[in-house]
Amino acid sequence: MLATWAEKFRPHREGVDLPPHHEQCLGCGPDNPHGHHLQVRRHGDGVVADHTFDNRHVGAPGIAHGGAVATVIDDLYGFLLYLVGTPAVTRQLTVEYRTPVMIGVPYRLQAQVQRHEGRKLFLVASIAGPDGSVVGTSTAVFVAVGIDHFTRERQ
Ligand SMILES: CCCCCCCCCCCCCCCC(=O)SCCNC(=O)CCNC(=O)[C@H](O)C(C)(C)COP(=O)(O)OP(=O)(O)OC[C@H]1O[C@@H](n2cnc3c(N)ncnc32)[C@H](O)[C@@H]1OP(=O)(O)O
Repeated sequence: MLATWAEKFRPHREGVDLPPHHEQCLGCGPDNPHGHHLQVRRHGDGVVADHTFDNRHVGAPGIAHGGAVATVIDDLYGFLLYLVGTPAVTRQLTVEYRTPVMIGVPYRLQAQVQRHEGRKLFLVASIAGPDGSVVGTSTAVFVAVGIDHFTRERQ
């Protein structure tokens, strides 16, 4: 997995689907039956995804669970790392839910790097409905880590 992860940090062409983080990733892994199967492409300096929440991710009837929305946004940020060129992990994630995200409605999610500060990456994202109206926004702080972050033994 280490080798295939390293291969993801290369130039990616505009508009082409980016590779999933790994096959079982909750956000984008194609082999995770509970996952969101997010498909993300590079868009300029940022990333974009068209995504429809389904009944596996329902909260209140007809409305996507807020945690599911946060999961997808967090995972979307993970694709910016391919462009930045370093592994990093979420230290802080905020989501502002302006209006409900509905099940079965196609949304467009966009994310980009606002600024770098040492190991810190300040990220922003938005989610918009079919008419272009923004239903949610997000900010995140990711901290760059070495690959040992993922291999180190922890209790
Ligand atoms: C075999 C496997 C292969 C690899 C396979 C990889 C698979 C990869 C899948 C990826 C998928 C992606 C999907 C989504 C991304 C997740 O889901 S990541 C998972 C969730 N996140 C985590 O588990 C992270 C848990 N937290 C940590 O491990 C540690 O806190 C961190 C993030 C590594 C940082 O710890 P640290 O290195 O001790 O850093 P620390 O000194 O505490 O803070 C670093 C800096 O950030 C600043 N900071 C901290 N908090 C804040 C804040 N809220 N605001 C501003 N600044 C802050 C500090 O002040 C400090 O600043 P400087 O002093 O450096 O200027």
